[in-house]
Amino acid sequence: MPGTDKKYKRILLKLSGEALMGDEGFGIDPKVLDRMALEIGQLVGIGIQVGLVIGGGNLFRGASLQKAGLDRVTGDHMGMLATVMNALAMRDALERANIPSRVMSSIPMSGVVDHYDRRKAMRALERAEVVIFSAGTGNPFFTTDSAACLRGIEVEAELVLKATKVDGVYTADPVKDPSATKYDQLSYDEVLNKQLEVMDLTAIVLCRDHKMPLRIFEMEKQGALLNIVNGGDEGTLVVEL
Ligand SMILES: Nc1ncnc2c1ncn2[C@@H]1O[C@H](COP(=O)(O)OP(=O)(O)O)[C@@H](O)[C@H]1O
Ligand SMILES: O=c1ccn([C@@H]2O[C@H](COP(=O)(O)OP(=O)(O)O)[C@@H](O)[C@H]2O)c(=O)[nH]1
Repeated sequence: MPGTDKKYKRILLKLSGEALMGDEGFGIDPKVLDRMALEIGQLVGIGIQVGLVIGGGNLFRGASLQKAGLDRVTGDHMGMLATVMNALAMRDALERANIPSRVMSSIPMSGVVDHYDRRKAMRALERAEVVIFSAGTGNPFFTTDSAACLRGIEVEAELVLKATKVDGVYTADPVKDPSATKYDQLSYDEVLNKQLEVMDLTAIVLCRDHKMPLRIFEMEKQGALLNIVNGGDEGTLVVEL
């Protein structure tokens, strides 16, 4: 039976906010949410515990708001609140697909979502609930990539997965440089030394210091997630070499 030889028990999946907007220029495309819910449901169905971190780039980014004249910290607060909205939309899609889930926020938001609590999160994961960690790290000047690595390490996930628009880590940004070539595997230090900007450096350093394997893969590719948890070679693996 496909999926029975799964390699991981608990993973942390990071979805970029931009990916949620699908073909729209802003906001959330419910079709994308439904497809992601289905793919996440397949993992839950074969007994894999799934933590989720969702970005906010489809709504607000602190750095962009700063360029438009806002105070950076205010902009980062807006960005973190945007991730809570995305998390609520994802929970809604998971619920519609009958997949048990809960949202936790690094910023207390009583009456809307639970405040992040590591022990509660781990217990929920053990009960096969998808736990969506929202509001990033709760601090300005960080990104949701760092939040994903941080929460992944905290809840003892075995792998952090970054689902993004490109199908792995390249020698240069493949969107800007069509001659860039893809790595199948590379070390944390290679990503740092070569300044490969697929993920922010804080996130890479966190993973390196805690030996957390990281896989970057294409969100649009159907079945990629299931293939990865079954030990398949999608995208690029960043590990200690
Ligand atoms: N060396 C690289 N390999 C792969 N992607 C890269 C690289 N450098 C920059 N990128 C860019 O990083 C993006 C992935 O980051 P992501 O966080 O999903 O996007 P964003 O920062 O726009 O939300 C890709 O869309 C790609 O264009
Ligand atoms: O710990 C965090 C995580 C996120 N953000 C803010 O939230 C925005 C949205 O997150 P991100 O850019 O990581 O989203 P993604 O690119 O994944 O959609 C960021 O630009 C920051 O302004 C923050 O201040 N602290």
